[in-house]
Amino acid sequence: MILKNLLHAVPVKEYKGPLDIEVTGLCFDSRAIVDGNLFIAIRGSHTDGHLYLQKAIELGAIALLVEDWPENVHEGITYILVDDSSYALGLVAANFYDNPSHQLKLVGVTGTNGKTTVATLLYNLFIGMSYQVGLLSTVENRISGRVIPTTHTTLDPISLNKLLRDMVNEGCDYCFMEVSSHAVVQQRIAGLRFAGGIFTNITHDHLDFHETFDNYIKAKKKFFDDLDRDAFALSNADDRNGSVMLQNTVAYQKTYALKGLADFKMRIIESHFDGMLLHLDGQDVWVKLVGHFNAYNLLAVYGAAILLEQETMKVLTAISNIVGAEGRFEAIHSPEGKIGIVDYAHTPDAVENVLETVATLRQAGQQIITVIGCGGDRDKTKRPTMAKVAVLKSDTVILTSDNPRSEDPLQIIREMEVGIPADKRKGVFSISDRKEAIRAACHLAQPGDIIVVAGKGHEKYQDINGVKHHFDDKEQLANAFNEQ
Ligand SMILES: CC(=O)N[C@H]1[C@@H](OP(=O)(O)OP(=O)(O)OC[C@H]2O[C@@H](n3ccc(=O)[nH]c3=O)[C@H](O)[C@@H]2O)O[C@H](CO)[C@@H](O)[C@@H]1O[C@H](C)C(=O)N[C@@H](C)C(=O)N[C@H](CCC(=O)O)C(=O)O
Ligand SMILES: Nc1ncnc2c1ncn2[C@@H]1O[C@H](COP(=O)(O)OP(=O)(O)OP(=O)(O)O)[C@@H](O)[C@H]1O
Ligand SMILES: N[C@H](CCC[C@H](N)C(=O)O)C(=O)O
Ligand SMILES: [Mg+2]
Repeated sequence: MILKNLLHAVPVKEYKGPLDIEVTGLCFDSRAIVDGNLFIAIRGSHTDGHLYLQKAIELGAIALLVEDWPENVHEGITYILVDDSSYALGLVAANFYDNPSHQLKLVGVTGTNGKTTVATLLYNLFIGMSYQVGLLSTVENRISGRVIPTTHTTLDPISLNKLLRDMVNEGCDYCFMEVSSHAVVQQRIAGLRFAGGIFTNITHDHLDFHETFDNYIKAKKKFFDDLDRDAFALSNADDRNGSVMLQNTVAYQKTYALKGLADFKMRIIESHFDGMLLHLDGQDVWVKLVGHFNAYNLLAVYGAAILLEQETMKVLTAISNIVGAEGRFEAIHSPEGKIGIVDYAHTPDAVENVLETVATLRQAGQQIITVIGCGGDRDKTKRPTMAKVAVLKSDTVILTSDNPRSEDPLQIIREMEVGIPADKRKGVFSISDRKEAIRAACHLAQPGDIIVVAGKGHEKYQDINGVKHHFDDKEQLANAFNEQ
């Protein structure tokens, strides 16, 4: 594509060199440059792309997008100066792929918990209503059934726009995507046009990155602030920050709630281990999901489908058949009747919701045994709280390792232990080997007892010092059950 066309709508401050040159591709990592590329220099959390301009030129970059003029300006190279290269990257990526987000209906889901669940439910719902659909999620990306592995909850702008282009080319009418707060702050979604935005909830997470809860709220809110006038902004009115999300948006505002007043309302009539009976828009609907938090997720899905102008009866019928995302409240039964539940709860709120759900569904005498760890190189302040919630809502807790990444697993467990109330220490064990922790829980359990394995859900690896070792909670539970 011609460089000048790539810069459409980019606030360029100054430039040097020709703009009518053909660019072969975009790249923000000097190590991956190929001949004829435009290199975009990004200031990251570890290093600064501006340090690699020379390297990019050596590998064949013909144009550089920068926030500062370099000391040495090379003849024959075009330099483009902008205030914010991350923002510019979003726009050039969208231009390079011919703005695919304008050619389908893109709906973004943000919030601390429930993004993958809501995006996946919407994907499954619209597939169930016979549309061609795309999905961009933590678990995987999908183009009408075809699975494409992923690395992030929200990918970088080049990967995002490339996937959206593939979706458009393959005839997708809709795409449902997760919008992480990291992605908003790092401008990964700049240049995308959204048909709608959904807010699930906001509770404690990622304070390592955002530093304060207020900044974290602002990051989520910015997604709604940036929506277009003809997009919808659908917010959870029962969340204490649900109205904050809508404060400055020009999009048309809609709300959903189980408790308060809202445009979309729902009531839970019955709850069981295999599903719920819901009262929604005057109809009783049986769904296959469990837990009041999933009633919120389903209500957001229903509201979005109606705002996307789908017929009520068609939506209600399809909703009763849909299933959620992998590793979210997935049950495995042992031959003797022990129940294992694998869930991706990795925030205090999620742990509380899942254990609360299990507590309301269990029969007298059934014990709850929770196996839980916290990720390394992530928000440390949630560690004691997650442990405390687990201990208060379980009969027995085994503290273990999640993805330690570069940290010492034993140190993470020690930081979790700080949150355990003194009178609750009995019944709490620490076994850092996650496989052994799951085996111990299965061994301790009596028939009928419920083992909740929290934190890793769909993940198929354990990240130890940057090496991803195969690890699958469901597989470990099944193996442990079979050993008995
Ligand atoms: C903290 C964070 O979000 N980091 C992301 C960020 O990396 P970074 O800021 O560390 O980048 P950096 O290493 O400092 O490098 C700066 C720039 O120099 C470039 N560079 C670097 C070295 C070199 O030799 N040459 C070169 O050009 C890099 O390509 C980059 O453009 O930009 C990278 C490229 O897009 C991301 O892969 C990386 O995600 C890391 C792996 C990550 O773990 N991110 C997590 C925290 C994340 O984003 N999570 C959210 C979900 C959270 C949730 O809601 O649960 C997500 O959306 O996935
Ligand atoms: N609406 C909700 N409210 C509170 N907790 C929820 C909700 N939906 C799901 N959860 C809990 O949070 C966990 C993660 O759910 P999900 O993967 O949908 O969230 P996410 O927002 O995509 O997370 P991530 O930030 O890792 O992408 C679930 O396994 C469940 O325990
Ligand atoms: N998207 C989340 C996933 C957390 C999952 C948990 N297993 C962990 O490793 O902490 C994050 O990057 O914080
Ligand atoms: Mg997710």
